Parts: sequence; structure tokens; C-alpha cells
Amino acid sequence: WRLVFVWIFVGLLSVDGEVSGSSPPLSRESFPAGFLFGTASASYQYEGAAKEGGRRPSIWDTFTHKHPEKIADGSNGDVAIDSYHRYKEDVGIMKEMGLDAYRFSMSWSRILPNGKLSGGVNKEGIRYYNNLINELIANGIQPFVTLFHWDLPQALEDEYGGFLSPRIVDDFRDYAEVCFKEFGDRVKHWTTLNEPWSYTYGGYVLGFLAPGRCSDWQNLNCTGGDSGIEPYLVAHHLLLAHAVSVQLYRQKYQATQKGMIGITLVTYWFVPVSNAKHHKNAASRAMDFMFGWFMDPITKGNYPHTMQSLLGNRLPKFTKIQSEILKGSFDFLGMNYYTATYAAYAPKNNGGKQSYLTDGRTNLSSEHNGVPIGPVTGTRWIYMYPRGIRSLLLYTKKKYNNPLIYITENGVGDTYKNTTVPLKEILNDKGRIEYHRRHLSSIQSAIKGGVNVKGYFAWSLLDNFEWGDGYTVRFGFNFVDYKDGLKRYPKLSAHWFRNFLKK
Ligand SMILES: N=C(CCCS[C@@H]1CC(=O)N(Cc2ccccc2)C1=O)N[C@@H]1O[C@H](CO[C@@H]2OC[C@@H](O)[C@H](O)[C@H]2O)[C@@H](O)[C@H](O)[C@H]1O
Repeated sequence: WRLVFVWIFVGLLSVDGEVSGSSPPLSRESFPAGFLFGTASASYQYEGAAKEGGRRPSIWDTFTHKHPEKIADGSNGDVAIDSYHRYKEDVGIMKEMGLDAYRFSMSWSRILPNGKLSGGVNKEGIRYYNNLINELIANGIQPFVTLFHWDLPQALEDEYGGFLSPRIVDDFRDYAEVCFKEFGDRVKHWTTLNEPWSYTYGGYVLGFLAPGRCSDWQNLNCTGGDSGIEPYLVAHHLLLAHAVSVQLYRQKYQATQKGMIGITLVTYWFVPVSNAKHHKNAASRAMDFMFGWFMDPITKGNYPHTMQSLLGNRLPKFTKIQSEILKGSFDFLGMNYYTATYAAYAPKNNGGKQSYLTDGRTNLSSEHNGVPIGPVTGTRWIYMYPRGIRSLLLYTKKKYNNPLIYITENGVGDTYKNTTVPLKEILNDKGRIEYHRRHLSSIQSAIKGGVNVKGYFAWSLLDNFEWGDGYTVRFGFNFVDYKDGLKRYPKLSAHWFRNFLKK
């Protein structure tokens, strides 16, 4: 009988870790009181008005205009979805959906057009973000602000190579201080950086994100660079810029403004291809090289031991003082989760060509023996693997002393290369509902496991400019008609999320 009971119980456990069957359908009530639900966005992907309101170019303006071949549809964010002019309408959509919070990033080159404080503060930029913040608060929606979501002022890239130079640290801190001063009376959740891993990997390992640098032997049409050296310099300076800004906020603003400050990291969940020790060690190294690369410095004040031993003097070193200001440099951790991938041991690359891609001695793949790690989705690199967010949350709880966590991005895109798909079909996005429902169920399970996660932001409220895929991939709960005045229409998932959020 015991055996029978076990089988019955196991049968009820959905693959996402939540006990299904008897439990009521998932809703806001399935989460602790005060748990925040929202959506996430980013300035270059949403605002448009690239040459309006005093804004000067970012590296993404340069990248898209100089290298349209690196964007799937050759597009750019000049107009994007025009949130700069339509923010009141967009806040109305958030209100209608019942969101508690809205995560957005500020355009550094809209606030400091020349990147530096000495270049002057753009009052029109301050005015725009004040208007957006005030509109959100007037509608009972909490602003969660990201200072840097990859759109570095071109002036700083030109002057000293942006994050390749330690000079970026002081300029980022000055930019952060302008934002704390101007908006900190109403913004109570600050994130310094969005996905420093992606900025580094996409911008300096493979060059598919701005500034498009990588080793020329990779033949990826990069504008110079070294995939075995520059990523580690850029990540080092991103971490220092983060740390000095957190220190500034805590020393000068937090006592009076009473907000919180953190960082948003992204990582895959890595599944070893077998239980063999060398593959399990490879999966652990993969976590170190993607998540630990940033998580260890901000919790322990130094890089993971695996990185230190494998990279030697290619990995920059923190001074004692830098290590001290890095350690504990977050009140909350933002975590972006999209998918998982298989990890297998890979022998040292004896080709002599050094790259971040091979430094970790791991082979990553979305399939094993021809079987994908999870159901394919409408997005090239996203395979549905909801249990990965539960595993990642429990891993973070155990390894990093159960930090306060917000899931700052989770979502899935639909790819439309040919634009003849009928609108009715695009709006009927049942796959997105399934993706979000299963990940929310998995997060609920992690909460039951004691993880201190207090919010969930879906990527994304609206279809938008999706970096290297331009407007060909749609992640929104709401459709944007790029062919008819950027009109917004709720997809089925918007109705689902509104019902999920009903109080
Ligand atoms: N996009 C990322 C991480 C991107 C960098 S790495 C990721 C992993 C990967 O294999 N790929 C595909 C890839 C790999 C190698 C070369 C080219 C493209 C990625 O883009 N993070 C969040 O994801 C959101 C969804 O990202 C989209 O994911 C699907 C991609 O096709 C699309 O280009 C990207 O914008 C973004 O909109 C947010 O701004 C961002 O914070």
C-alpha cells in the first residue's frame, strides 16, 4: 500500500515541483500577502524619441545604425514603441491589468547626454522621468528603476572605451547620484545594472550586442576586441561601478529616502548531461562562470575559485578596499530567468585561442542525445524548463544565505519573420500563458521551500525592440501593431494575467 501511495503522490507532483491536482488554480492568492506582481521594460527598447528631448546617442543608436546587418530586421530603437510620448496610455494598460509595480530603466544619455556630470544634466530628460514616475504613483503602481540597461552614452565609449576603462566607475556613480537626487523621494527600489553578464557576453564575447566587440578569429564581424581578455575587464568595471553606487546610496540617501538598492543578474539553470562527476562539475563551473562571476563578488568580495584557478592573470583582481565595498552590496537581488541548458565536461581548448566561451571547460547545449531540454518555444534560445527557476532559487538560498529576491524578468517570445500571420492568431498566445503559469507555479513551490522571493516581473508588458532580433520577436502581454500607429491590443495572456491579479 505504501508503494501505491507513493506513486499516487508522485503522480500529483507536477514537473514544476508544485503539488497539482487538489490545489486551486493559481492566482495572486497563491502567493504571500504583499508579494508584488509587475512587468519589466527598458529605455532603448520602449522609449523611442531617440533624438528628442535633449537625448544624445547611446551605443545602441550607433550599433543599430552602423551595423543593421546585426539586427534581424535591420531595425533600430529610433521610435521603438514610442513610450516616450505614450507613457500615460501605457500606465493606463498597467492599471487595467492590475499591476502592483513597473520595472523600467532610465536612459543615461537622456539624463546626462554627454555621459558625464560635467557635460550637464538634461532638464527635459529629468522632466520625462518625473512625469512617468508621477503617473505610475498616481495610479497606485510602484516604480522599480534600473539605472543601466545596456544603453551606454556613446560619448563615454568614444572618450575611453566605456566599461573597458576604470574611468567608467566615477562617471556611473555621478549618473547614479543625479538619479537618486532627482527621483529618490519617490523611487524606493533601485537596480544599478541589468544583466551585467549579457552586456559582457553579448557585447564583448560574441559581439551580437552593442558595442559589438569580439576576437576577429571568430569571424563574427566584430569591431575589434578580444573574447579572452575584454569580457573580464568589462565585468570587473561593471561590478566596481555597481559597488561604488550602492555605497553612495547607503552613505548619502538611504537614511532619508528609505529605499532599497540591488542588482539584476541573469543565469540559465545548468543540468549535467549525466550524473558522472566530471559532468556535474562542469554544470557547477558553468554556474560559476555565469552567475557566480557576479554573485560571488557581491556576497564574498571575490570571484569564484574556479574562475581564479582557470583564468590566472586574465582575471582582474580586487583591492582589499574594493572587495570590502563589493561584499554585501545589495539589499535585494533581481533575478532574470528564461531557460535551462545542458552542461557537459569539455577538455582544455588547445587551439590556443582564448575565449570566455571555452574558459569554463564546459560544453553547453539545449539538447542531449537529440532530445531538447524542454519544449521549444517561439524564441530561439528559450526552451520551457520551469523547474529550473525553482532549482535556481533553492540553489541561491542555500549558497548565498537566502537573500531577498525579486524575479525581475521571466517571459517568452513569439517569432514572426513573415508578417502575414493573422492578428487573431498572434493575440491567441496560449503558449505564453502556459509559460508564465508554470514558472509562477514553480516559484510558489520555491517559496514553500523557504526562499525569500517577494515579487515577479514578467518580460514584458508590450512587444518591443528585442535587441538583435529587432521587432521580429514579440514578448508582450500586449501586442503592438508596428504597421498601424503602434496601436496596443491585449493578447489572451493580458486577460489571463489581469484575472490572475484580481484582488
Ligand atoms: N536578452 C537577454 C539576454 C540576452 C543575451 S544572451 C541570450 C542567450 C542566447 O543564447 N541568446 C541568443 C544568441 C546567442 C548568440 C548569438 C546571438 C543570439 C541571447 O540573446 N536578457 C533579457 O531578455 C529579454 C528578452 O531577450 C530577447 O530574447 C530573445 C532574443 O531573440 C532577443 O534578441 C532578446 O532581446 C530582453 O528583452 C531584456 O532586455 C534582457 O534583459
